[in-house]
Order: sequence, then C-alpha cells, then structure tokens
Amino acid sequence: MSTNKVKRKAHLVNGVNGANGHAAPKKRQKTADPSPSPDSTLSTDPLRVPHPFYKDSEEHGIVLRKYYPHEMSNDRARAYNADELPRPIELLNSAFADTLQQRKRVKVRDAVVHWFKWDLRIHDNRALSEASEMAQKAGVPLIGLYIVSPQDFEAHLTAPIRIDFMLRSLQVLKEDLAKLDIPLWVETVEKRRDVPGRIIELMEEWRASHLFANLEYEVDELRREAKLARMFAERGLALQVAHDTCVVPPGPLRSGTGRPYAVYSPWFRSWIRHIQENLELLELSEPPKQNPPTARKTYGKLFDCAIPPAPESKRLSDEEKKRLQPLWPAGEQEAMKRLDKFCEENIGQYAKNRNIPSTAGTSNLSVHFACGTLSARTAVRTARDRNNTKRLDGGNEGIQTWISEVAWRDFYKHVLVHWPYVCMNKPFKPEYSNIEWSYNQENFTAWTSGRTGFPIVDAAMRQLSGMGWMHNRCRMIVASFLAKDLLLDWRMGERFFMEHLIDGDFASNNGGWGFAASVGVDPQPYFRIFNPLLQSEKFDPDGEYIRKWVPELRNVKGKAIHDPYGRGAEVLAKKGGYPRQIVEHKGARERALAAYKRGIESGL
Ligand SMILES: Cc1cc2nc3c(=O)[nH]c(=O)nc-3n(C[C@H](O)[C@H](O)[C@H](O)COP(=O)(O)OP(=O)(O)OC[C@H]3O[C@@H](n4cnc5c(N)ncnc54)[C@H](O)[C@@H]3O)c2cc1C
Repeated sequence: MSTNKVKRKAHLVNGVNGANGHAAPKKRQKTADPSPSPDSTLSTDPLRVPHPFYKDSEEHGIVLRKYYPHEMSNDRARAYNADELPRPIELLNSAFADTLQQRKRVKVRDAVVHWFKWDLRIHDNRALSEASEMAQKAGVPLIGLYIVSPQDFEAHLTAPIRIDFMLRSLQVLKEDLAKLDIPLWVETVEKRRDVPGRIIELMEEWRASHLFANLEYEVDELRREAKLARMFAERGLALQVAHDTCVVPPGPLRSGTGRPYAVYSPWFRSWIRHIQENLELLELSEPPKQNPPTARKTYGKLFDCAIPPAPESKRLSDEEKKRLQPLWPAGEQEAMKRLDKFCEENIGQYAKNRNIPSTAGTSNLSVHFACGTLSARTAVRTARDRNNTKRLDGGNEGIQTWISEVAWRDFYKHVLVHWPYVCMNKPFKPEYSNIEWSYNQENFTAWTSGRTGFPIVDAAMRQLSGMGWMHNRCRMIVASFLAKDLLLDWRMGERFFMEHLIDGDFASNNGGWGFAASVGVDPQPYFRIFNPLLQSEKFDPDGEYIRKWVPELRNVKGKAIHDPYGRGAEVLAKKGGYPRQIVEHKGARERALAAYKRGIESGL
C-alpha cells in the first residue's frame, strides 16, 4: 500500500463552529438540552410530546426505553429541519470551539493516546497518524486504547457476528501495533455513561495529555465526544478528533440553494467535483512509527493485556464460530487482499454482475468498511488507480460504478449528520411516521426465518442467517417485501438486520431501509412496489441462488423455482416442507398503497 503524506491536519476538527457546514441554530426555542431524558414522563411541551403512535414502537422493540426517550413527534423532527434544534454535530462543533484555547495550551506529557473505535487499522487512519506524529515529535510513546462497551452494543443492536469479527480484528491490530512497540490496552466498561470518566482515569494513570480519535457520526457518539471534549478541557487534557470514515466528510457538499442534498445523483456529482478540487482527500495517512524503547519499560504492563471474549449476550456459539469465522477472515491485511483480488478479477465486470446474487460480482468488503479494517479512501484510490483514465468518473464502467457505490456509504453518513432524527427511529420524511403499520408476529417470524413461500425472499433471509451477510439486491427485495407486502413496520426489519449483519452500519442500513420502504431520503416512490416474482425472474433467472439457500426446492426444475405452488411444482415443494405464500402479492400491493396514502395524508 503506498502512503502519501496527507496535507497536515486538513482533516482535523479544528473547533471552528460550522466547520461541518452547519452554523449555530437560528432560533433555539427550547432548553439547552435537546434530548428528553429517557425517564421523563410524558411532557406537555409541544416539542417533547411523543408521536401519537409511540406505544407501538416501544412495544415492538423499536425504541429501546432503557436508553432512549419516547418516539419524538413529527414537529420535533421538523424543528431539526428548520434549524430550531441543535444537531449533534453542532453540539460537537461548539464544544470544540469553546475549548480551543484550552486545548492549545495543553503540553504533551508522558504519552499520547489513540482511542480506537470502528477504525481497527494501522494504515491510512487519520487520527492514529496524527497521534503518532505528535508522540514522535515529543519523543514519547503512543498508546492504543479500545473500550468494550456492552451497553453500546445493546443500545446499537450490534450483531454477535459483527462483535466477533471486531474482536478478531482487534487481536490482529494488537499484534501489528506490538511490532511497533505500541501497546493496545483493551478494557470493558459495563455502563456506557462511565466511558468518558474511565478514559480520563486512564489518561491520568498513564500521565498522557492528548487523546486522538476518529469521529463517528451517530447521535450518541457525537454527543459523547462533545461532552468528553469539555470534560477533558476542564482537567487540562486535550481531545483531538478527526474526520476519517468518509472520503468527503459530511458538511461541505451543498446544493445551489445552500441546503444539504437530499437526492443522491446531484450529491454524487458534487462529491466527484469536490474530490477533484481537493485531491488531498484521497491522500493516505502515514502509519504510526515505532515507539521509543522506553515504551516497553514504562508501559510494559499494557502489552500483556488480553482481548476479552464478547459480552455473554452477544457471543457466538461454538458451532457458529466454526461455521462463520472461516468465511470472514479478520484484520486489515485480509481487507487489502480482498480489495486487490476484487480489483484484479471482478471490478471490470461489476456493472454487469453486481445485481446477480448467485455470482461473486460484488467485493464483499462491507464488513471491512464497517469495522474500519479498510478505509474508504484506500478503496476508492485503489480502484481509481486501476482505471485507465486515472479518474473517478469516465473510463472503465465497472470501476466507475463501484466507486459510485462506495459513495453511497458517504451519502448516508451525510444524511445522518444533517437529519439526525433518522438516528432516533424517525423516518426522513416525518409524515411517514403516520402510516399504520402491522405488527403481525406470525408474518414477521415467517420473514425472519425464511418461510414466506416466496423463494427469492426466503433464500435471501437464509443467506443472512447462514453467513451474516446478504447481497444488496436481495436486501432491497426483502426490505420491500416486509414493508409493502407484509405492511410490517420497516423499523422491525431495520432492527433485525442490525442484529444479524456482520457489516451492520447504522447509516447504510437505515438508508437502505428508507429507500426500500419509501420512507427515507431519495427513496423509490411508495407506489413503486417490487413484485417479488418479477425480481426473482430478473435477478436469479436460473434459480441458482434460490437452490443454494433453499434446499427444499433444489430439485424443482425451470421457472417453477420462482413460484413452486403456482407453477406446477406443488408436489415437490410440499414434499420438501416448503410453505405456501403467506400473502397474495396483488392484494397486498393494494393494501400497502391505501395504507401509505392514508398515513401520509392524515396530517399529523
Ligand atoms: C435494506 C438494506 C440494508 C442495508 N444495510 C447495510 C448495512 O448495514 N451495512 C452496509 O455496509 N451496507 C448496507 N446496505 C448496503 C449494501 O447492501 C451493502 O453495502 C452491500 O451489499 C455490501 O456488499 P459488498 O461489500 O459486496 O458491496 P459492493 O457492491 O462491492 O459495494 C462496495 C461498497 O460500497 C458500499 N455500498 C454499496 N452499496 C451501498 C448502498 N446501497 N448503501 C450504502 N453503501 C453501499 C458498501 O460499503 C460496499 O461494501 C444495505 C442495503 C439495503 C437495501
């Protein structure tokens, strides 16, 4: 991997308010604390009154009351849109602006610390590189820190398979860092509210002055880092955060009217333009340098720390480990191997093959992006360099298309930052909260267990349980099926995906569900309803994918594979124990159209 030195600190959050393109909110109508306490009783404050259907979302495990307030009203979501409530990114920017002078005064003490989160790599890691540079300049050791937070896993519905992959990647990282005499201290903090305090204790114990971290854009994390910046400043410590996970950090891309983009295509054109005008965005950060020899003497104990097992409620069984771990080799070297192989063998055909789930047409790199074992910059840059035009657009169609898919990941993080209520169980368009969803458990169980009687849907759901991953085309098909054919609350599906995907990423998952259920940013219009049979015939024409994942139908011949009971394969399907369709698509379609229309027009 080649590394060019990145323009110094171009990506560091400098604490200037509005650095992310957000000025301070126009009119702050309400109190300084924008988030109702999880324990508050129902309020009469118009912006704190919950949505009329809030009980549904609580009873069906969508809003976790242990951690979060009631589902907010549509007016509260609109208040974010009208800049009347501060977005979490603005709280963070204010915290950094307010503490800028104090942070500047902090002198390097005995060590500098990098706090790893979902950025488990040495190469091209913005904040890690900055941390190493500061430590080298001061001639002090760099220490790596990772906090295991079981409550964060619970609140964020992190899948056991994702945690397993993360812990295995952590082991690789620890070994790589040790070769540079950099210790990685891993510690479990049971209660997530104790995380900031514990980090401060460790900083003091190690006599460290500066903590570096890459930003995560989810609401809890932005609020936590804003709080941490202030706590640090009060104690004479400095928190330095960097934009790392996106190629273009959320913020600078705006439409002609100055508003953030809510449609992908113009956003993508602007993304390309912005990178071409700011080529340092694709420059890779230097890996950390060797620690001074004193590191092993002074911090010897830290090198002995073992990677803990997953929290009990999030642990894979031995059978699952045996089956799943070989599918997903962990760590950044594996990510690079996979990227190189994909670019060598498949990227050229990506535009043609990416929608066919029976082929290895896609990169399978989402797990590495989600864990941070691969940076999006490295991926985009590697792909671009393979293009004969050496550009992001133009040239090889497969390469262009793949880069535009990686850009979707950036896009959904941009959406999350500008419309933070999507991270609080609200749809992007608040009025879509008013649809009266079904909560039929029998239908939901049929969907989760791959027994809906629609072979393409069932194959996809079984791929998810079989390998912790699902092909993108199939994610769209099953999501549309849940929200439209079954009229189930799309957030139940969103949750189920997070709880089972190895690549679970809040922004991309929420964006994908928003698109498929027509409730999100740049969605397909609600009246465009996928016909699962047509999708099956188009994208799995020979039924190869279905036969792989639905063994009961393996012997069904020809087109009957898409609808065995409707196309003369009833005897075989029955014999194999394959279920009949749980809904009739045409009728379900009419029901969905009526429910969407009623909800949107209800005027709540
Ligand atoms: C309902 C639904 C839920 C989804 N949930 C997630 C999720 O939790 N995590 C996740 O990473 N992706 C999610 N996606 C997006 C997409 O399905 C996966 O990123 C993709 O299938 C991963 O496979 P790959 O690495 O082989 O992708 P490739 O086709 O090789 O694409 C390369 C990379 O581009 C990004 N990408 C591609 N398509 C999308 C997209 N539609 N949205 C955002 N990023 C994209 C991913 O990082 C991916 O690894 C979801 C899509 C839908 C429709």
